[in-house]
Amino acid sequence: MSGKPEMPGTEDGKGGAAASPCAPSVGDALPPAAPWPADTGCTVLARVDSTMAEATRRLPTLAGPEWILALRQEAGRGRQGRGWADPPGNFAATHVFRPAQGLPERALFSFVAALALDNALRDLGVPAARLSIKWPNDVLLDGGKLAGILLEGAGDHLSIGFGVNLAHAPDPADLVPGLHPPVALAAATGVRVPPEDLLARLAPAFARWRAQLDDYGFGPIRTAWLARAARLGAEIRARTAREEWRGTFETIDATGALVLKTAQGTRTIPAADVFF
Ligand SMILES: O=C(O)CCCC[C@@H]1SC[C@@H]2NC(=O)N[C@@H]21
Repeated sequence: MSGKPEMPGTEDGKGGAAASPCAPSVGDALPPAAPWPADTGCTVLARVDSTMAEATRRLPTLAGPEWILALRQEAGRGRQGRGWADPPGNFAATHVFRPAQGLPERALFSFVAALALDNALRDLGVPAARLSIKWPNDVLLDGGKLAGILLEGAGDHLSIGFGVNLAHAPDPADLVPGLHPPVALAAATGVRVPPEDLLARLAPAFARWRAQLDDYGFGPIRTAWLARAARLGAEIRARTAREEWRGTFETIDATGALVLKTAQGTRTIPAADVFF
């Protein structure tokens, strides 16, 4: 299949069908989106608890890779068991697929996903210089958190959830204190992007970076990610459940782990929350 997918399973909660969100927008002032990835399905839900939960429910009947976009998400999940607040107009989608990579390499999809989202936002007219990526996969706009990405494994499948503050930043009262401050695309840039338009750019971008990983390994992705990294060479803090380190963000290693030069020596940190 090339170009547009077959009519995806668009659901409005009442069994009605709507126009495909998987096709590029028509009449857009921007260059057209790249073709929708071959053999990849797409479902748009009017509302859902969490697109991650929905991906898990659909696993037994999945015919191939699938994108699930929700126009309203009422119980969004964030990293480390946190919730994810999702005001109307924001982007909430999960891509579920069966990676060729084994379990240890699946964390590399964090970087694939962040690069794809960065590309998709740039395609939609967000200036590259205002975007950056906070290790491992938060997409920042002017240094504020624009988007979060969540990876969950289920058997031989991987679900990657993307939450993007397209229209609104969440109410600070809904956030865990001390987290990176959120920002909304519309307020910060005046760029208004319907969730369906972001999906039309994100899905092909993800497919391109995924093919890079499959064909060439992590090397090119690591290089591209480092070119977009926030605070590379600067001081950051990395916090796990038990420890916090402060040091210079030197690089990421061949497994994607954060390499931090601290006063006590170089630390290689596979998973943590990063603060500036
Ligand atoms: O904590 C983070 O930074 C990750 C947030 C991921 C949120 C997205 S929204 C779409 C998908 N569905 C969920 O329930 N969570 C992810």
